[in-house]
Amino acid sequence: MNMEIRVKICGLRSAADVQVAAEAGAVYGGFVFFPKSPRNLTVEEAAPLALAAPLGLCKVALVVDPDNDSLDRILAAVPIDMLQLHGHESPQRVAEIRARYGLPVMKAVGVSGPEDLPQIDIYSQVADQLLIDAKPPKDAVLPGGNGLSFDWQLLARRKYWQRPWMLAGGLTPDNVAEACRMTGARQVDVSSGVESAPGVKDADKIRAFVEAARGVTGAKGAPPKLV
Ligand SMILES: O=C(O)c1ccccc1N[C@@H]1O[C@H](COP(=O)(O)O)[C@@H](O)[C@H]1O
Repeated sequence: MNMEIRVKICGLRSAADVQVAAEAGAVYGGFVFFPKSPRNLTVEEAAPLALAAPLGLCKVALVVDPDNDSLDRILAAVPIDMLQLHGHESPQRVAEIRARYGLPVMKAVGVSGPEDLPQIDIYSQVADQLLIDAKPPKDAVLPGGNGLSFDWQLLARRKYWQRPWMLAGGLTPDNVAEACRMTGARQVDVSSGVESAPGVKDADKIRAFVEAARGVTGAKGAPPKLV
């Protein structure tokens, strides 16, 4: 039996990217608001893309340790459905952002070894969803979007968390099915694995990724409820 795997394509930078992701069957589309990223968008660039996005695509704003002013600016102009916090936001800050903006919040947790797993439980108390990503190298410019994966066996023993979660980090059309089988992930997020160069999405890779995720077989039951 095929599993329903929900896909998020992150780092959409053009109307064509948004269209291709939605038509391929992605459920989430991510817009990056982080100037150091090759996928960064200004508020002015993101607004028309989000406004033109097909109904049904959950529009996610990826932010890194944002202050309220920057969130105010993004959310005043861009119709966003979910916030992805990808920095060092504390559990208290996650709860504060969630309460202040009334939007579902997905908190990224970086994993490189078993010592990182308790963070997932901690953030489960305050976030609507978790994004389990590879921990970036110490000298990395980006806290994510580096195309690096982590040892999926770390999740193989513990496939269930209190909140819906997405697997991220170094996923590609070639490895996404194996990653889902090994970890039990029902949602996946990809950025560099569907690009031809940093920040340049590749339509064929997007389609191949969604197709590969669709081919995952094995698990029973419905995927997590959309928040
Ligand atoms: O994509 C970015 O540029 C980015 C910048 C800052 C924080 C996170 C970022 N991307 C997220 O990182 C993971 C993994 O990406 P990849 O597939 O390994 O390239 C994913 O969740 C992106 O949303």
